[in-house]
Amino acid sequence: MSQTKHRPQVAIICGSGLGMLADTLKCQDSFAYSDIPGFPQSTVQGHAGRLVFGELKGKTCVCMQGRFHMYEGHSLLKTTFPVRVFKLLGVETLFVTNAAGSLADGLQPGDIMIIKDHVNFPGLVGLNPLCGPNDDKFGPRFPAMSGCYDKNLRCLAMEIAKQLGVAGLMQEGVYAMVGGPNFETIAEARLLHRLGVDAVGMSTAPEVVVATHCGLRVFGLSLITNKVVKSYEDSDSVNHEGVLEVGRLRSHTVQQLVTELIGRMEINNNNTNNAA
Ligand SMILES: O=P(O)(O)O[C@@H]1C[C@H](O)[C@@H](CO)O1
Ligand SMILES: Nc1nc2[nH]cnc2c(=O)[nH]1
Repeated sequence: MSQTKHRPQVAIICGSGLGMLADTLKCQDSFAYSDIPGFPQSTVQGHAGRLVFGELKGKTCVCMQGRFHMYEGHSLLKTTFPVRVFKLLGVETLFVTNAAGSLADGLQPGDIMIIKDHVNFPGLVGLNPLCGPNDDKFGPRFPAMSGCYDKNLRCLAMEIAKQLGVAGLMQEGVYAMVGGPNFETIAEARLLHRLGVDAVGMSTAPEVVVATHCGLRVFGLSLITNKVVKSYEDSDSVNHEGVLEVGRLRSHTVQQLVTELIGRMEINNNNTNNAA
């Protein structure tokens, strides 16, 4: 921390193809993950591997240009390590973004889903970053996860979307994390759809679990990059290049939304920063 004067209140994790969110920060200090002791390395195309500090609409932010995924071979503890670093830096609110495939018929590629809730499939079978001895300095052994996506921020985001004229692209929904790295089979897609999942991806849930455990307020967005194939008659198939392309196409809208939301949300400034 001796290398930046920024003391962030907000942290942003950029999903696949959404690294440009960091470009909006003013007065940037940027650090390659490879130069930060103990930080994992990004191995996925579209995840640059840089931690960027800066100002956005009067708030101090830190932005992860590139996240860590379980399928890269990182332990869940490593994939979520930055979230605890943010807590220790004094961050109060975490923004998570991701690229996801839609299962809900009303969600089209290019739409933006405000995450209302998640299904953490790896977590349901014990692949949870909170497994192992609990560190009471961060949070309780058995943290509640109901309401982990802040309702006020979700409402404010929708209000902002209306003012920006992009409300037609936006709706709330349930995100499910699967392990990846393969995309879904048709049978898996049908199962997820029946379970009430609106969009599926390969990240986010562990970060949100760790953030909620240590008392961070969370806001999440999924950029819908593709429709998940649910029919044996459908010859479409998804690929990572296509996912990144939709990220590029929608980058401006996502940037506008996040910037306005950060600008208008209230910060309590009562983060006691006493997790450790
Ligand atoms: O980091 P996110 O969740 O945005 O990345 C998604 C899931 C896979 O990593 C990748 C597939 O294209 O995009
Ligand atoms: N699991 C999964 N992750 C994605 N990330 C972007 N699109 C998809 C998808 O269709 N499925």
